[in-house]
Amino acid sequence: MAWTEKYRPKTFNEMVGNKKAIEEIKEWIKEWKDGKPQPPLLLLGPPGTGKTTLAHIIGSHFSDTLELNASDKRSYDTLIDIIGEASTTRSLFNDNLKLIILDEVDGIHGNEDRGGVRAINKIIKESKHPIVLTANDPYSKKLQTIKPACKIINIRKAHPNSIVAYLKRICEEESIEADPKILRELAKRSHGDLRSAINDLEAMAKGEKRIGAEILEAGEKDVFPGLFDAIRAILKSKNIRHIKEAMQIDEDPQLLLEFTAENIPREYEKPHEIKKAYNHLSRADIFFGRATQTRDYIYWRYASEHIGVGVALSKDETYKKFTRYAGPGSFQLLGRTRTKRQIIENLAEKISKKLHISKKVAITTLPYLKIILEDEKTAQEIRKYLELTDEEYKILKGKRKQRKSRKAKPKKMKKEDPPHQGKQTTLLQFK
Ligand SMILES: Nc1ncnc2c1ncn2[C@@H]1O[C@H](COP(=O)(O)OP(=O)(O)OP(=O)(O)O)[C@@H](O)[C@H]1O
Repeated sequence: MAWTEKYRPKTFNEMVGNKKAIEEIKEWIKEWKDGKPQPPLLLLGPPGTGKTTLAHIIGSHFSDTLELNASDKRSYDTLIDIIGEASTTRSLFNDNLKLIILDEVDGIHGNEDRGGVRAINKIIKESKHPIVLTANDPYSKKLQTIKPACKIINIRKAHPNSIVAYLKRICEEESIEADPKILRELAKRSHGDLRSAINDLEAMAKGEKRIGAEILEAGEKDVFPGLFDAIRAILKSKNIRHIKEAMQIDEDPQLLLEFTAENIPREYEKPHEIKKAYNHLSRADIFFGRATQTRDYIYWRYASEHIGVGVALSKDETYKKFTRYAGPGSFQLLGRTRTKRQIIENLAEKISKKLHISKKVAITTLPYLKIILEDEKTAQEIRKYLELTDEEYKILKGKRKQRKSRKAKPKKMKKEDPPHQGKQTTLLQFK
C-alpha cells in the first residue's frame, strides 16, 4: 500500500495544519447533527493539502458517505441518478444523514462542463443531506455558480516545519533512519503538498532502512528540480492554472516533452488516455519542428499547450497512486555516453583545425580515418600529426575489425558477444 494511503489521517487530530478550518468544519457537523441543515462545504485549496482526506473524516461523522469524482466524465449523466434520490430523500431522523462528497468539482471538462455544473447545482439546491465539495482552483469558471451556494473553507498549504515533523513520524513508524537534511529538503521541495512530500520520501527509501544525505547529490531530481515538479503537475493534476505555473521552468521545452513521453505510461493506465496523451505530444513535436524551421518561437507556446494541458486532460480522472517518475531513456543513454561524445567532439575539433574544415565535416571523416588507421604505421603518423591523446586515439581507432579469412574457422558465438556489436565501421558508432 502506498504510504499516502497508509498514513492518510482518519481523524481531525491527525491532520497537519489547518486548525482553524477544522474548527469551522466541526461546528458545521454539529449544526447538522442538531437538526439545522447547513449549506454545502466547499473545501478549496492546492493539491495534496488534505481536502479529500478531510471530506472522508467528515463522512465518518455521518451514517454513510456517497462519493463522486466530479471530473469523471461518466458521472455527469448519472450524477443525478446516483445521488439524486439519496440527496433529496431522508427520514425524519438526523441519525441517517448521508454525506455526499463531490471531489474535484473544478475538474469537469469538455462538453460535459455545463451538464456537470448544472447537475451539481441541482443537487446542492435539492439535497436534504450534507454535501462536501472539493476544488483546487479558486478562480475556476466552473465554480462561479457553485461558490455562492456554499460555505467556503480555505485549506492552506502545510508549513515546512509541520511537514518535516510528519515525515519524521512516518520514518519512525517505518523504522527508517533518515538524515534530517533530507526531510527538510523534501518539505521545501513539496511547496506545501504533503502528498508529494510523502511520495518522495517513499521513493527515496526504496525499501531501505536508512536514507543518507548523499542521496540528494545522486538524485536526478537535483539535476532537474523543476522538471519533475512540472511532470508531476501535468500527470497528476487537471488544474490548468497549477499545471501552467509548474511549467514555468528554466529548461529546454523539448526536454520537458521527452520527460513527459517517458512518464505517461507510468502514470496513465487506460489505453485511450495513453493514446490521447501521445497524440498531444506528437502535435507538440510538430510545433517544435515549425519553430525550428521558421525561427518563429511563438510555436513553442502551442507546443507547451499540448504537452501541459493536452496531456493533463487526456486522463479521465486523476490517479491517486504513487508513481515513481524517471528521466527519459534517451537522456539516460546520453548520460552514459557523455564522456565518449565529449572525446569525439574534441577529435572533430582537432581534425577541423588541421584540415581547415568545419567540425561537422570533420565528424564525417571519422569512419574513413578509422579504416586508414588499420595500417599501424600510418596510424602512428596520423596520431602524431593530429596530436591525439591516448583516449582520442583509442576511440578513433575503435575495436580492430576482424578480417574474414576463408580458411578461418567460424568463430563460436559467445553469450556476451551478440551479433552486430561494434564490428561495423559506420557513422553510427560515432554518434
Ligand atoms: N493536512 C494533511 N495532514 C496529513 N496528511 C495529509 C495532509 N494533506 C495531505 N496529506 C497526505 O496526502 C495524501 C493526499 O491528500 P488528499 O488526497 O486529501 O489531498 P487533496 O487536497 O484532496 O489533493 P487533490 O486536490 O489533488 O485531490 C493523503 O493521503 C495524506 O497521506
